[in-house]
Amino acid sequence: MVTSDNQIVEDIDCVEEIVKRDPSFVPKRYILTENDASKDMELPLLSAEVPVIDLALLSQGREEELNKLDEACKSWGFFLVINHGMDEGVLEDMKTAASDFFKLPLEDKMRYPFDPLAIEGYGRPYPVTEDQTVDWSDSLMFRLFPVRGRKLELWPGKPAELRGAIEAYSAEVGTVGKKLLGSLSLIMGMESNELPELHKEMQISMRVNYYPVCCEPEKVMGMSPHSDATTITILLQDNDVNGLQIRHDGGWVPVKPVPNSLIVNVGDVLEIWSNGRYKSIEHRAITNGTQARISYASFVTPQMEVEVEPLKQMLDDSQQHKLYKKVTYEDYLRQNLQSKLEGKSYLANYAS
Ligand SMILES: O=C(O)CCC(=O)C(=O)O
Ligand SMILES: [Fe+2]
Repeated sequence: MVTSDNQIVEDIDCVEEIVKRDPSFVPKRYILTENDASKDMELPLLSAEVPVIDLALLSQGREEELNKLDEACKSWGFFLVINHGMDEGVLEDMKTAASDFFKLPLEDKMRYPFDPLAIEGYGRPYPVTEDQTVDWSDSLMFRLFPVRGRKLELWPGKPAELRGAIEAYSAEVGTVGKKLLGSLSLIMGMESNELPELHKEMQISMRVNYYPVCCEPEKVMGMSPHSDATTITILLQDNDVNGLQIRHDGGWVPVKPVPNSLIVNVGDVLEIWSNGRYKSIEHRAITNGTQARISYASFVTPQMEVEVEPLKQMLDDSQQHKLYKKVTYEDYLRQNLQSKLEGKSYLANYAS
């Protein structure tokens, strides 16, 4: 319960329940105010297209594709991945099972309440204080890799297909994650195994974000602007609903769903390792008045004890100075999760 400003509020309803109770009403604490970083909802959207990377060509080590990856990470921090090799049926099964999960009665979903220490479960995955506007979304989080780190008891048992769907999806997304780290390693001047090895053991957690329909979509934010505390994030989104927007050239660019493609973004850890060559870009998700949307974010990160700092080979002649201080990934992640979602303000704490 709340007693004064700036205390974490723990009794916030799931958005889905608010909509079920009265679809024509948005409670005040979800309505954006002048103080919100997202108040620039009315900024004109740019029509520029995010870069497209062919993972099959990239994994063959094709120089042209590696150059495209380098350019995409430098100038956009976001790219679409096609020819990713993930089984379409596996993606569809994941989408069906997850959307069935969010349709379940609250008591079924609340059997897996979000645990902020484990960073797993159903609910609000970051703290919300009394003075803060709350995002119009619910989410379900769980760990995929390493396999021995999985807590299967936190993978919902209902609908019956969900655990199998997550398991199948994890195998596919793990393969894509390894391929991308291998290619990033090459463009960062290393052998393909070196960046993966810097992770000690690659970790992947997944957050399924559910954005219910909102009767006043222009007044709320599905997910506030933030950058991800990851090496990279691999995002699958619904085929026919817009929502994701990324910061580019001072505006918000919508990343329209392209069927059978993935969206990958550079996270804060890769920005630090690359000494700022690759940019972890602010992004946000908006809602709409007609269709619910689900997105599936797989967060690829190093092991908790890994010390992250700019890599020697990224300090070239023009940029000898280390732009970021050394930090263990655990410290970075924990402190990041305790602060509210607010653009890239967290990474700036580590500027040196
Ligand atoms: O829903 C989206 O497209 C964005 C999700 C996201 O940024 C996240 O889960 O970190
Ligand atoms: Fe994100």
